[in-house]
Amino acid sequence: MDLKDKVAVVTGAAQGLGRSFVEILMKNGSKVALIDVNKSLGEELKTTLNKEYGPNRAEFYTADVSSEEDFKGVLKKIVEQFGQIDIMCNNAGIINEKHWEKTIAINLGGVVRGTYLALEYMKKENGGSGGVIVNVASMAGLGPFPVAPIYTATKHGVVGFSRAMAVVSKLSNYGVRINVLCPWFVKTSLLSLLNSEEHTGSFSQMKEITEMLMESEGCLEVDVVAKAFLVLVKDESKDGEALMINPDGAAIITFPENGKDIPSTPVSLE
Ligand SMILES: NC(=O)c1ccc[n+]([C@@H]2O[C@H](COP(=O)([O-])OP(=O)(O)OC[C@H]3O[C@@H](n4cnc5c(N)ncnc54)[C@H](O)[C@@H]3O)[C@@H](O)[C@H]2O)c1
Ligand SMILES: CCCCC/C=C\C=C\[C@H](O)C/C=C\C/C=C\CCCC(=O)O
Repeated sequence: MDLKDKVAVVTGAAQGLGRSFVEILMKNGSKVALIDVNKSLGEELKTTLNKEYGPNRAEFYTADVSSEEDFKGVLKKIVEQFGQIDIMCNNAGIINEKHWEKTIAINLGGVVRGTYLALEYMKKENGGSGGVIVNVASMAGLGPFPVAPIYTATKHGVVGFSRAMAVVSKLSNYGVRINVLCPWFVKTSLLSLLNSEEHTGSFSQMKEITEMLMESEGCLEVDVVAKAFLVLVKDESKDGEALMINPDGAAIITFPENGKDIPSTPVSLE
């Protein structure tokens, strides 16, 4: 996929991984609509980007992805301003095990909402030009992350939802590829929450396990994860894929198909 003048939308765009996705998209020629709840950081980033890539290449919109009204409203404004959506990245996410309903509303609810709303503009049956949606999960979407069971549940949800929607999109000829990205620990502000009981809630005693994992395996830099993100956006053979990125490199996950070949151990019912 040639990204020149394509219109991309990134949620949670003001910092961390979202910012790195915005930057790699713009370096490759896209115009980008940034969505975030952090208005001051978002506006500042937009100004920096327009200085670097030319006027009106980036625009910032304040919205909370867990609010239908906010999210619907900004996507409408984005399409009015940029004409269409070619690339949607549902990246916004938090870790908060204490206020776990909020974590579900943002991490899973925001991805579901962002996918459904973007498809309305992107799918060919509605006059859209197709394109690609990349949802951001985590390796915690593939296995347990003991300090954060609710976070783990939301990320498993994002993986399952994205895979199912990719099948829907193919069978319905939406012309939209849907992929999911599963990064290992990345050096962003999220990592500092490990020392916050307000965020780890009942599971702060699991902190040492997380520290050991990070020390033994290491943490990724944002720009490495951005390169993996770009593969899912640009490579048109990536359609319904889950891409894992960890310190050993990037790899497409192979899932068992149709309930067959699931690694399993028979159990006697006698
Ligand atoms: N950092 C990691 O180790 C890591 C690893 C795997 C996956 N992830 C995932 O990557 C995504 C980005 O994480 P990050 O590490 O860059 O975090 P971050 O905290 O650095 O950035 C997250 C951004 O999302 C915004 N945001 C939060 N709630 C929002 C909401 N309701 N609506 C709109 N914007 C909102 C924040 O203001 C912030 O700018 C998350 O989904 C996270 O789960 C992170
Ligand atoms: C509450 C404090 C959390 C501190 C860490 C911050 C952010 C990390 C988020 C990542 O999404 C976690 C990424 C990878 C580790 C998760 C699970 C490991 C097990 C995976 C497996 O079994 O394959």
